[in-house]
Formats: sequence, C-alpha cells, structure tokens
Amino acid sequence: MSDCAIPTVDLSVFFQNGDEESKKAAKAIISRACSEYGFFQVVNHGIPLELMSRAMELTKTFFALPEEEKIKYRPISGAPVPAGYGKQPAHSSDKNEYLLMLPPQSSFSVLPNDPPGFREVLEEMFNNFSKTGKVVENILNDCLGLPPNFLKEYNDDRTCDLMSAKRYFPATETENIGISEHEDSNCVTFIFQDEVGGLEVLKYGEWIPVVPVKGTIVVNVADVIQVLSNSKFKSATHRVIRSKGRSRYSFSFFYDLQGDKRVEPLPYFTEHIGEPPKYKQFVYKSYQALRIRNKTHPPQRPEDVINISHYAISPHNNQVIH
Ligand SMILES: O=C(O)CCC(=O)C(=O)O
Ligand SMILES: [Fe+2]
Repeated sequence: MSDCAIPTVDLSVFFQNGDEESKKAAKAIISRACSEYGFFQVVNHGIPLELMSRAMELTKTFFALPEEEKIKYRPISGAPVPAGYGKQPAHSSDKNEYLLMLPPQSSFSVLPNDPPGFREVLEEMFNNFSKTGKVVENILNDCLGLPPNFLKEYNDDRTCDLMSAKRYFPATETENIGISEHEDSNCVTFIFQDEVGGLEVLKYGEWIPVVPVKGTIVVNVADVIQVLSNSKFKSATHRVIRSKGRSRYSFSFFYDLQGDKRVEPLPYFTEHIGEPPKYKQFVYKSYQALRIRNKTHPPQRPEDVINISHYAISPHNNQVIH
C-alpha cells in the first residue's frame, strides 16, 4: 500500500479564515482519519518551509559534532524534564540520539550554541509548532462537535509542550527498529521527517509507511485526545524503522497538557450524548510518571508496558481493567 492511504490536508483555509465550505471539506477528511487510525498530514501549516529546511540542516550538523561537544548540552540536574542532548541507553530498543527542548522561555532549557544560529532556529521552530498546534487543536475541537474553544480553554498552558530533534542510527544486519511500536501520551504530535523516511502507522492492522514529502508535517492524535473524546478519535499506533547505510533525522513536537489536569471522557460525550465512559478519570502527571517508568524500568514482558488501556473501563461490567 502507498502513502496516499494517509490523507494530506491543506490548512491554509484555517490560517486565512477561508470559506466555510473548504473548512468543512478539510474537517471531514480529518474526522475520518482521526476516528479510524489517528493520523493525517498537513501542508500550508503555517511553518515557513525555509525555516524547516534550515532546522533540518543545522540538526544534521549538530549531531555530526564529536560526542564530547554534544554532551556539553546534557540536561541540568533537577530539571522536570531531561531537556538537552541525550542518547538512548544501549539496552533500549529505541536507537537514536536526541535533543529535547522545553519552551524557549523555560529556565531549564538547554540549547546548543553550536552550530551558529541553531539555537535561534530551534526557538523559532518551537514557537511555530506551538501556533500550528493551537490551530489543529481547534480543528479537532470542531470535528468532535465540542462547544467552540472548549479544548483551547481546557488546555490553556503552553509551557508544558516539548520538541525533540532526533537522529536515528543506520540499521544493522540484524535489527532495524528506530522507535518501537507505541502511542504518544500527550494531546497531538507533529512530526517532520527528512527524506530518508521510516515513520510507519498502523492502519487496519497493516503498517503503512509515511513517505516523506518536503514541507509536509505529519499529525498524530495521542492518548489525551483519545480519552477526552471517549475513543471517538484514536491515538495513533506508530513506529520508526531505520534504513541501512543512512542516518535518519526528524523533529517531533508534542502538543501536551499541564500535569495537574484531570483527564476523562468529556461530559459532552458521557452526559450529553449518554455514552458509557470508556476510561476512568486520572491526573495526567500520574500517567506521565507511569510512562517514564516504562523507560527507566522496562518490564520483562512487553504486555506489562503501561499504556492508556491502564485506565480503560471494560464495556460489560464497568470494571477498570489493567
Ligand atoms: O521520529 C519520528 O518520526 C517519530 C518519533 C516518535 O514517534 C516519538 O518520538 O514519539
Ligand atoms: Fe511517537
């Protein structure tokens, strides 16, 4: 199957407040993709293409620096999130090195001065992704039939968002996983990959490669939206496969949620429409902690890795299933 299985939506109508018919058509495509597998691609998303190309170029230059240069940007101890340069531990099934970034104004932000101009470009990418995130969140709000600006008001703190630039090492003779199969825990993720590709999405039980198209950004619905929407929208299952002989670079922007927020199927679905809730309520930071534990203390059996089904309610007896 080809990448055309994943729809591409032109967002310009939402940035220019275009005509209602075009917005309706775009929303219909997004609603369908989100309710079936949680993935779509966007063009005219508001992020300047020259900025994206420059960010990718500087990212490649940064990761090509010697290890002793890169580790100068290791996270500050005591930071709430290990922002800065890091490399997956040898035992991890994920094979990449990364630069994790907090919002530019954060005091825990660690950004490289090398190569020159990289820091500014990263900050600009972050701010642009944040704007696109707000626009997409509002589109999802309308696609779900929620009252205008409901998600915007619920998720009003942009200091919790994260961006990461990653370099995946070339595949070896025996293994090619870059990031193993998962769903993201946040609200919505934006991915911008280089020409090597490797991102794959699970659609109707089949792994579909997302073939890179210059200037296109991949949007994937994540766990918080799945829970709020009472599973109307799916948190996309995805993974990264490495190519032989080439490193692969990508940017991910995690449009997230403040840790103290309570997450549960919205009353709009459970009370207004009367659907039985598919998840019990949880505090977002408890889930984040469990997800971090998956990484720091990987369970022996893959089925013990905690994901959003940890909070699922069985449809038959309203019991919480683990
Ligand atoms: O690098 C990519 O294309 C995707 C990365 C990803 O899925 C993640 O960081 O959660
Ligand atoms: Fe992911």
